[in-house]
Amino acid sequence: MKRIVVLISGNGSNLQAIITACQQGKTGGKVVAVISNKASAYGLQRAHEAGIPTLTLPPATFADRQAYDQHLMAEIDRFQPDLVVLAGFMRILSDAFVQHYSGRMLNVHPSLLPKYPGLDTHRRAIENGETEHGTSVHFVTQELDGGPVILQARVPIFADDSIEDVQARVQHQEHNIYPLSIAWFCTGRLQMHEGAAWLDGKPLAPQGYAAE
Ligand SMILES: Nc1nc2c(c(=O)[nH]1)N[C@@H](CN(C=O)c1ccc(C(=O)N[C@@H](CCC(=O)O)C(=O)O)cc1)CN2
Ligand SMILES: NCC(=O)N[C@@H]1O[C@H](COP(=O)([O-])[O-])[C@@H](O)[C@H]1O
Repeated sequence: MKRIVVLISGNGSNLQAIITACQQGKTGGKVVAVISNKASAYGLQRAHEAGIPTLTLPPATFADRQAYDQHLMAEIDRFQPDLVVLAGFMRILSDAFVQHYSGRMLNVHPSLLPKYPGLDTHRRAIENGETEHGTSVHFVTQELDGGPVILQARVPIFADDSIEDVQARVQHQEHNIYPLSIAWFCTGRLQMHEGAAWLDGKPLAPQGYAAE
């Protein structure tokens, strides 16, 4: 059973989907700890209800980003993870941190990368008149939201959509593709190799595998 540490900052709906999939035996992994940079994250409650150890590390108590990341690494490594999962973790990670977990750290980003890296993706897509949007699971690299894409799922944007409408449609897809990506990793089917995502011994296309 692979050991998974999940980093969050908020609601934790992706964390919940991952916990549920693991509990149902669908991933080959087990969430062994949940760590948040915000004490207010509802995801901490979700972890507690699932009997999973939690830790809160507020950045304000550290001198700078590097000091924070060094401490975060030490806390994560106490749980001896095979995989680190960013699930709405809203901090840019230092190069040292990313290097330490290279090839075994995933993120879910709310856009069809490489379109709309960064923040506020749903608002930007709506304001740009996009009629298609979506979400991407990728390996985390030093390039923000630039790591090899593993899985993408597409959703429509309708003319009268609010940001909340689009977010809900995107997150419904995230709750499918993130646990699937994690299962591929935990069962040895997915690796990062030579800067690309490989599935079953073959490199995936730059946009990853298109989920149905
Ligand atoms: N080195 C990397 N770090 C992170 C990556 C990555 O690919 N490489 N993915 C992000 C997740 N993310 C989007 O998917 C993201 C998270 C946070 C930010 C950001 O600008 N954060 C600000 C603070 C914003 C806030 O507190 O609301 C910051 O850290 O200064 C951009 C993209 C996770 N990290
Ligand atoms: N740039 C990172 C980013 O915006 N990530 C996004 O935060 C949300 C967290 O929701 P959750 O806390 O309910 O899982 C998710 O939709 C994820 O794609």
